Amino acid sequence: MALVAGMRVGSRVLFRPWAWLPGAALGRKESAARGRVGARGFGSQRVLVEPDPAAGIAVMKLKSPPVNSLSLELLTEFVISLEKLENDKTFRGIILTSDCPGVFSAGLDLMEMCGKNPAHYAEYWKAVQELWLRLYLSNLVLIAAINGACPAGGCLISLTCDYRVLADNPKYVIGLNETLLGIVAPFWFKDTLVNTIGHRTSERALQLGILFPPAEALQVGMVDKVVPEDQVQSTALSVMAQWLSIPDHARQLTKNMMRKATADRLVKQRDSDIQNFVGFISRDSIQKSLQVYLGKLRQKKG
Ligand SMILES: CCCCCCC/C=C/C(=O)SCCNC(=O)CCNC(=O)[C@H](O)C(C)(C)COP(=O)(O)OP(=O)(O)OC[C@H]1O[C@@H](n2cnc3c(N)ncnc32)[C@H](O)[C@@H]1OP(=O)(O)O
Repeated sequence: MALVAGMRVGSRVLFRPWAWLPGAALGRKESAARGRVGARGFGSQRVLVEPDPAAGIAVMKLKSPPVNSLSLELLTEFVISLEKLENDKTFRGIILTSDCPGVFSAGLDLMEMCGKNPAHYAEYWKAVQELWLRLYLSNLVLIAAINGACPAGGCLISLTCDYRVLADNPKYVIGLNETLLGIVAPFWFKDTLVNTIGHRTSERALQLGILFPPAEALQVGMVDKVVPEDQVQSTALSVMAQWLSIPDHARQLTKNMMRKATADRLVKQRDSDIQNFVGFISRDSIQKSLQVYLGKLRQKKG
């Protein structure tokens, strides 16, 4: 799938993964009107959206079994659903969760980063950047209801949210474990973590690739609340009510003030970040590390 069409938003040029969809040529107003979400659920194969227009919120469930690894398809569908909700004034908040039992998201899809050509790596990385930028700068209140393991790219997604509720299950670890795979989290992954848990804790967590179990995740500030598994959703809803009690314009401007500089660092160097990724991931030594890691994941079963 070619992801090349661009759209300027402020100083950002965003790619439009949906540009190939029917209706993409419509004006923004017309397409927003046609695409109004309403009370019925919508979504795509891999992203379920359960809207509650009366409450002004939607629950977005990642549904890409077995582990919600962030394939190009999942990234694309995620951005499209997000865009749809952002464009519909009915919605002020999203609860982001998983439809895959025991896993929030296994992070970036290793199959997208193994044995492919440089053009594919570039397209993939651009889609990863795009999702991060859209989530990180979203005007909506985003609450992560983390109902499963949350490593690497899965953790990154949760860190873009305004609040994280984690189910209390020792298997539901969370963290940026890239070093364990022999790869390096890029600067904007690192910045997102530093902005959440501080420099020293991030330095240790990133170098050691720590996957924190719930109590420790709470202690270092990686998540904001740990609750019994059957209370994750209800807790996310009550946290959402609190966040929505704040006037949108004041909250949005404050969020932007806190996050814009971090996002701008990537916006200013998107192309070089892509080139850096392509060069790194194409190295034989990195491909070998990823293959070894994939082999271990598969062996774990047998
Ligand atoms: C300059 C730039 C440098 C590059 C920066 C790159 C940044 C990278 C960020 C990332 O996100 S890399 C991905 C890191 N992810 C992980 O380390 C998680 C790996 N997965 C797991 O630990 C476990 O799968 C789980 C999430 C804890 C779930 O465990 P569970 O026992 O429920 O399932 P499994 O049997 O392990 O897995 C089922 C099935 O899924 C495959 N799989 C798992 N994770 C991934 C993945 N990230 N990508 C692709 N495929 C994945 C796993 O191999 C199994 O496959 P089969 O054996 O059934 O074929």
